[in-house]
Amino acid sequence: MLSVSEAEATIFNLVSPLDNQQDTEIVDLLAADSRILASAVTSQMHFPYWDNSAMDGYAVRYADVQQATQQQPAILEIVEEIPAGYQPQSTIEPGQAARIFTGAVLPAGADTVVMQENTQRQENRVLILTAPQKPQEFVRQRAAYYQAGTQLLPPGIMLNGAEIAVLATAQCTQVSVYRRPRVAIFSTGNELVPPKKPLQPGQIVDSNQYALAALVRQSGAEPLMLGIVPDEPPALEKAIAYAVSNADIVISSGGVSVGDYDYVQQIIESLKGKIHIQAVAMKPGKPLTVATFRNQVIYFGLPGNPASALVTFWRFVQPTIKKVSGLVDGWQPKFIKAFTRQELRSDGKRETYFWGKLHLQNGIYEFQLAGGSQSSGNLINLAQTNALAVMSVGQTLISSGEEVQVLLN
Ligand SMILES: Nc1nc2c(c(=O)[nH]1)N[C@H]1C(S)=C(S)[C@@H](COP(=O)(O)OP(=O)(O)OC[C@H]3O[C@@H](n4cnc5c(N)ncnc54)[C@H](O)[C@@H]3O)O[C@H]1N2
Ligand code: MOO
Ligand SMILES: [Mg+2]
Repeated sequence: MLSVSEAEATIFNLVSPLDNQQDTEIVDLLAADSRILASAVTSQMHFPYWDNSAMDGYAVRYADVQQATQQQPAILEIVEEIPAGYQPQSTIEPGQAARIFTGAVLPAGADTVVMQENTQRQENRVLILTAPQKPQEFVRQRAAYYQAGTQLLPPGIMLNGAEIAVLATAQCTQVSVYRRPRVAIFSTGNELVPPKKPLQPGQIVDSNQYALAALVRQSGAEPLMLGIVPDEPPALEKAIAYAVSNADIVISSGGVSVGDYDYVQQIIESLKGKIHIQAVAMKPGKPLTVATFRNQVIYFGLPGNPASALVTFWRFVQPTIKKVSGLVDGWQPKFIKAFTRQELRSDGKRETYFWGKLHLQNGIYEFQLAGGSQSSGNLINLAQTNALAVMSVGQTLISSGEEVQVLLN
């Protein structure tokens, strides 16, 4: 049985990002939100596009105003008014100034802006009452923030509000992003029925497929829901064969333990899949099965118990999807330290994951254990959790108020 860290290393080594040439699509800027940029973006424009004013005030020549004081103001003749969006017509000569507003183009000849609070207007003249601190004050210089032709955005980043603003500024109205990874999902079990169907004795609702589809979508991928597959080898073989030919990642739940109806590993082998992981020393999630097909499609056989399926998804599948999606940084699982509000107990045999809610209390993270049973068969108290506290192998107790590692879901 692998340790969790060995399993993690094995899985993350097996997966590589989608191809940055073939696995891409062009989307409109407004549809690019949360997508992963496939190729670097450069612009032929500087930013700012041209020298412009950072203040409402007067565009001046620094040499004219550097000695100005309240008692001995510099007196300048106003030769032009320059609102934002207007191309200045005149050149500022010694002794002259232009009225200017925030964002307006700096006229030729001027090198400094004096904010209007430091001036006094007298008809066609302006009195500069305070000298600027330095030349160029309140001028946003052309190309100060970005030089045309250099890299504006690197590939492999997620496009959020700020990146979309940058793309808009560079007039990139269409962008090349990675296509969403396709994730096939199916549930195995003769006892399972879809949520709409009335239950016969012994049946249960297939909740895993719904949970996994939502989590897959939240991870930025496209779920391909293949339904419920009975615990029968021919049906399972058909489902797995279809899934591996139609997806980048396959997730099944159930059928990976040692019971007489647990056929998943056997069928993977009969389809020439390579099994890399058969069990992991974690609780819940011990029978997690990981395989690859034709060395590129990765198969996760998640345990059927609802908590086991979700915990193994958060721990291993979610980072895998993000890595496959092309993200260069930030696909890895995120752990933080928190103080547990309740004591946590385990038998110390497997790395144990407790579900609960992370609270930010006066700047300190606190972990609130979900009330009720922390059994892998219980899915009810998984609702409204957002984190998993982790207890290492060999550790049996973390007292309340002590520090614990917490995985963010
Ligand atoms: N003798 C042993 N028995 C079990 C072991 C073991 O080591 N020795 N491991 C236990 C652990 S740990 C887990 S976890 C489960 C994993 O079982 P499977 O992955 O084979 O899953 P199933 O047997 O098919 O189902 C387990 C459980 O989960 C319910 N289930 C299944 N699919 C769904 C679904 N889509 N939605 C909701 N609930 C589902 C199913 O009805 C069972 O109750 O094995 C232990 N046994
Ligand atoms: O590992 Mo199982 O997931 O403990 O119930
Ligand atoms: Mg079983």
